[in-house]
Amino acid sequence: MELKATNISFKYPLAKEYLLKDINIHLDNNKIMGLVGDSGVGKSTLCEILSGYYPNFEGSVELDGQKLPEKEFCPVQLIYQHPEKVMNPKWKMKDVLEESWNVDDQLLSDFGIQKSWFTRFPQELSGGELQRFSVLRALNPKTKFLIADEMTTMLDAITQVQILDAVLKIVKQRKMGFLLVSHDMDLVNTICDDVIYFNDINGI
Ligand SMILES: Nc1ncnc2c1ncn2[C@@H]1O[C@H](COP(=O)(O)OP(=O)(O)OP(=O)(O)O)[C@@H](O)[C@H]1O
Repeated sequence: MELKATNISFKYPLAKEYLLKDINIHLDNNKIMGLVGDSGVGKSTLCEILSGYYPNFEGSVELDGQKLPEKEFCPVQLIYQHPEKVMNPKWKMKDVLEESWNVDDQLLSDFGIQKSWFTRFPQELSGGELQRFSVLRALNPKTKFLIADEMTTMLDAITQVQILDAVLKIVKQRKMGFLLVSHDMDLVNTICDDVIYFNDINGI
């Protein structure tokens, strides 16, 4: 499983300057990679590009030599830092989750999700409870590469470990690629085999 970004450059439509310039990264599923960098440098934007969220960027993103599909399910899934931004507030949590896939009871338990939450709307859950749904949504069986953008910031220390362990177990079982974006260097050093420093790859 190879996720390859070549000469990525990107500017937000109303911005005067490029945020990302000539970024090249090559990730595979042999190593768990970390991405670190100061706040606001463009890590989340790069993650969104790598997971097919923005079609309008310069350069290319390929998974195993194939461009990411624009209309079908994207095999590179992003766990967002702010899950509430990407959940329809009018959908109950059962529908939010099942729009992606049907999860069995064991996985719900591994991720600490209570079935009683299924009938609630996103705004009726805490940030940490919501994040568990967002993580499980991204773990659709068709996902080949997972990017976690500050996914544990809404969780307390014990829940962080529980959720990350559950994610890493699945990543290893399914031989998925995994990129962890975090400001927490202890976490990155514990989990990742190698670290990419954002300033080293951005040609700005
Ligand atoms: N939709 C948008 N339109 C315009 N500018 C944006 C948009 N989203 C983000 N930005 C700007 O792009 C820059 C990079 O944001 P981004 O969220 O990618 O950084 P980041 O490195 O992930 O930051 P953090 O570590 O704080 O999450 C910031 O200056 C931000 O204000």
